[in-house]
Amino acid sequence: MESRIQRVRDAFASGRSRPLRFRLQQLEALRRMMQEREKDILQAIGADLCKSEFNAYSQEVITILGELDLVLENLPEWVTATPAKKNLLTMLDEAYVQPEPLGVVLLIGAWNYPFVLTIQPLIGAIAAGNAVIIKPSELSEKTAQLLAKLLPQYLDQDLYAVINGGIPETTELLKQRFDHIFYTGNTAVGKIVMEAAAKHLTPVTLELGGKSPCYVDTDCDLDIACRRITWGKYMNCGQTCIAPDYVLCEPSLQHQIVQKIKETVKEFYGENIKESPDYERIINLRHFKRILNLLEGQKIAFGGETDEATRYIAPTILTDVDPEARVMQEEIFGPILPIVPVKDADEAIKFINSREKPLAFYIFSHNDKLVRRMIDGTSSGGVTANDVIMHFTLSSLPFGGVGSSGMGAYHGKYSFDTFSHQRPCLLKSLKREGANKLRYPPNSQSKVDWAKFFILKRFNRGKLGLLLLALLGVVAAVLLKLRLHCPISSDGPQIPRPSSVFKSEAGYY
Ligand SMILES: NC(=O)C1=CN([C@@H]2O[C@H](COP(=O)(O)OP(=O)(O)OC[C@H]3O[C@@H](n4cnc5c(N)ncnc54)[C@H](O)[C@@H]3O)[C@@H](O)[C@H]2O)C=CC1
Ligand SMILES: CCCCCCCCCCCC(=O)O
Repeated sequence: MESRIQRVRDAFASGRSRPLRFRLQQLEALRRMMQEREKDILQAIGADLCKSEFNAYSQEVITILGELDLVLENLPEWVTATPAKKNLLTMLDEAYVQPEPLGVVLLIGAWNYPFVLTIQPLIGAIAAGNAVIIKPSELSEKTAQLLAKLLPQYLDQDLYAVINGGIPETTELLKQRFDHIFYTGNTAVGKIVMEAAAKHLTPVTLELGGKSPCYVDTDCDLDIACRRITWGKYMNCGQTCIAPDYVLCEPSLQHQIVQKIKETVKEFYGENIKESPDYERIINLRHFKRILNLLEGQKIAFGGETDEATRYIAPTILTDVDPEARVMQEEIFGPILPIVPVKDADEAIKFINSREKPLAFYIFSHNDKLVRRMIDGTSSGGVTANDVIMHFTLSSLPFGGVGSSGMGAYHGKYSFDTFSHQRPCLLKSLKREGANKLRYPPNSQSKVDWAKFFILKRFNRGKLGLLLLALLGVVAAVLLKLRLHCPISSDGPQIPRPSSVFKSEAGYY
């Protein structure tokens, strides 16, 4: 493993991953892989999660194609240095922010959307000019194997390496030194990753989970709200990190919500859900048993059927759920929807704020003021109002958690920024030393006043103002230069203060 990582490190050190043209070529190659190997990709995802090709395409492939289009179109602009504002002291110099690659990035993927959650961050890391070690989740075995086979066929084999394996391999990987670690998975392992990263002071992006609440207001189109909740909750058999984990609503809505979700489940998956090509299965027996345990002692208002042999758990709704129940303590990550009755929106806000910050928050209401009040009164990784999941699909929005649901964000330009260092560059000349003398010892009140003038002076009055400011800067510099060359008295250099040179009603300028 170490020699493989060293090979990636050496390839990065060669500088090959940096030129814009190279990055675009690699991203084009990824796009070609998506087109040429689409069938293999859909089959691998399908085998891991018992997912139809249509679902695999719309949930994973579309996102990657959209991300590639966006990055290929905008990368030339993103890699360009951004000029920075200057002060009087640096007026004639060059100041800019240049994004630079971080180095060798470790990407640790999760199994629930095994393709998109690995390839989407990879796109950002390549776009930013990094070398990458990719560690797909061992639980989505078929996709992991396919990634190890396909990526070297399309990408530079030295710069980008797939390392497969389970916890021992990930543990070993985490002992190595990286320039950034991007981890998607559960919060407990997130802490292990962060601890390992701390040993090398490696920055991390942690895309974690949590219990994403969904508040349903009485002033709401319940048919539509329940259809959207049903889609987001039972998609991928509930194994979506931003699935609505539980519903908060006034007691009077509970029964109606159960009825409407029940009708929608029939509309989506038919009479025999087990036979629906649109309904997935739980990833493995461990997770199957974990989810079943969450049902113990709960009032099942709908669903509840299970089949261990095929790891099937029916879309299920629990009502009158006690906030202290186990199902309300940990992320469900399965097709179980608890409903917790609350008195009103204020109680819902208190409820949410009394718990760890979730990855997503959903509000269904016609009342825009209430929607905004609930957004302002809570904190979460992201928010969608009157729908679920959909903020994930907008590359113009940063995707990530806050508090225990994670740190850092990605998607689109945010991925590029996550995998870049924003390097501040100031290019000065060795000339114009006059004005610089004010910062050299011995210091004096007069020098401090001049330093304040040169550094703090703001002039936001368009081009004319800037010109005037530049002129003043030159005059001041000349004055300073002259004075600093004068013989020094016993009190130090006799430099005029800016107050005696430039004064306006608003102060110095
Ligand atoms: N914020 C986000 O974008 C997403 C978050 N998630 C969260 O991920 C969780 C589900 O995924 P998991 O079951 O955690 O995926 P997982 O079991 O596949 O673990 C993810 C990665 O962590 C590694 N890993 C597991 N245990 C480890 C250990 N003890 N030491 C070192 N490495 C270890 C695995 O090798 C794997 O590559 C949920 O909590 C979900 O909310 C899932 C998808 C997206
Ligand atoms: C056409 C609809 C597209 C829906 C895309 C849903 C993708 C969800 C991926 C979420 C990853 C996660 O949160 O675990």
